[in-house]
Amino acid sequence: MKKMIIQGGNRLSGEVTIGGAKNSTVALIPSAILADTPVQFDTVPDILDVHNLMIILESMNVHSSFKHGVLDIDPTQIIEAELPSKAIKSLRASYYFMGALLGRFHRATLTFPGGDNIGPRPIDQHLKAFEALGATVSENNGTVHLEAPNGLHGTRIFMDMVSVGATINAILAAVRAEGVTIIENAAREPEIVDLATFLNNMGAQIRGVGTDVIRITGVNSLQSMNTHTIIADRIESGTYLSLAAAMGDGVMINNVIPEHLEAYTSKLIEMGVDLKIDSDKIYVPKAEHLTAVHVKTMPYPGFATDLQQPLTPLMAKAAGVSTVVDTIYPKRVKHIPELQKMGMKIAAGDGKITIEHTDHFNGADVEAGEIRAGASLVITGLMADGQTVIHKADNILRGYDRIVWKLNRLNANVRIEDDEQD
Ligand SMILES: CC(=O)N[C@H]1[C@@H](OP(=O)(O)OP(=O)(O)OC[C@H]2O[C@@H](n3ccc(=O)[nH]c3=O)[C@H](O)[C@@H]2O)O[C@H](CO)[C@@H](O)[C@@H]1O
Ligand SMILES: C=C(OP(=O)(O)O)C(=O)O
Repeated sequence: MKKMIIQGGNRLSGEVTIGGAKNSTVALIPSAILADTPVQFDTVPDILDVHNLMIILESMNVHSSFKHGVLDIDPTQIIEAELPSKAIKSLRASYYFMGALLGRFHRATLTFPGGDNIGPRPIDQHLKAFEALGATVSENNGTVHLEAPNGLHGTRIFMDMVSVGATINAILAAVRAEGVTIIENAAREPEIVDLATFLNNMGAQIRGVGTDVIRITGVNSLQSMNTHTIIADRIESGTYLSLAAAMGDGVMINNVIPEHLEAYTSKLIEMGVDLKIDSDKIYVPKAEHLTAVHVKTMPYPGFATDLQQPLTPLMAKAAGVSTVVDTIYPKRVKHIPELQKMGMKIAAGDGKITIEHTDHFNGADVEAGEIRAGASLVITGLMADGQTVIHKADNILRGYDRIVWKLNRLNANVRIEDDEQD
């Protein structure tokens, strides 16, 4: 494991460019095995999840290479093989190989995925979708075995709750199935639209993505003709917006899709941050006299659960008491004891998190229990006096593209080292 060391107190300024969306990328890479040709992705974030997905691809004889943000994947020599459980467990999105392998081979065997430890994360809706499409599902000792000896057949799938992962897995399994699949109560996240754009450009027939009813007509073959450029990461964008408002003297954030961030930017504006929103960039001036806000996380287009923790340090700067209710992951509270060590007046109770105005933060030895808890520690570490050491920093590197380089270019003082503590 790595640790991140931050010398706090530096004011930030300059420009930062947002990378491709983690949650698109981690679906696009498994989806590549559905293609009958090599595929290429551009603006791929340099994050641990990508490197672990490449290890999983390699185990199936799918060669990939990643250089300067361009990822080439050649699935034409794919073989069925046992997948490396360490890599599978290193991230959440490895479960997309369930849908993709089922689509490609009509069978798949995988251990349960890992990913952020943010409370219970069942996959019953994924399995329900696979069964509806004609697969049998068996579980044994943490391994899931899926098999559709008679192929997959289009059907109507009603999701009991809005799930990004289950919607994507149903698309992956249905895209080469026979006939028409209709997914109702589908998730509407932009990353799902991005995946469907990639698949449709290869000949898939997916309609209605971005609404809660998706209609997929199965096709026999998917062939890539061009490079797919991944959409900007709205969660990375929101993280830099928060840290720029917290510690910036004027920061330009480039490669942003403002429409994907409206629930978030409207909260920043409500707090008193005078954002200058352009078509693909947002300027954050020095922010003063912030007021408290109340946030409730919701599926897209609501306020993203992945942005509640990155907003927390800014809430602590505001006058009054801010609150967060996370309706998606009510147990997403790993940041709280760590932020308390840094002096933040933050507490959880009665199903909500309260954040009181805090004048002063002190550097401390803390632990990134998950990626966005880690983001809140990074921002608070930048605001704090003295040195902050964030252990388990791999959880941050899972999903933040070249974060040390990006922060230091903004005049932060951050480095990564191996952690002897592990
Ligand atoms: C790789 C990726 O894209 N990760 C994102 C994805 O995770 P992920 O796809 O795992 O999250 P879901 O949208 O599936 O989860 C939403 C809610 O549904 C529940 N649920 C989900 C599936 C299921 O079969 N049964 C069930 O009960 C979950 O416990 C959760 O309470 O969406 C989350 C919610 O926006 C984000 O925090 C993650 O960053
Ligand atoms: C929860 C997250 O990721 P994952 O689903 O990949 O664990 C996240 O990105 O905040």
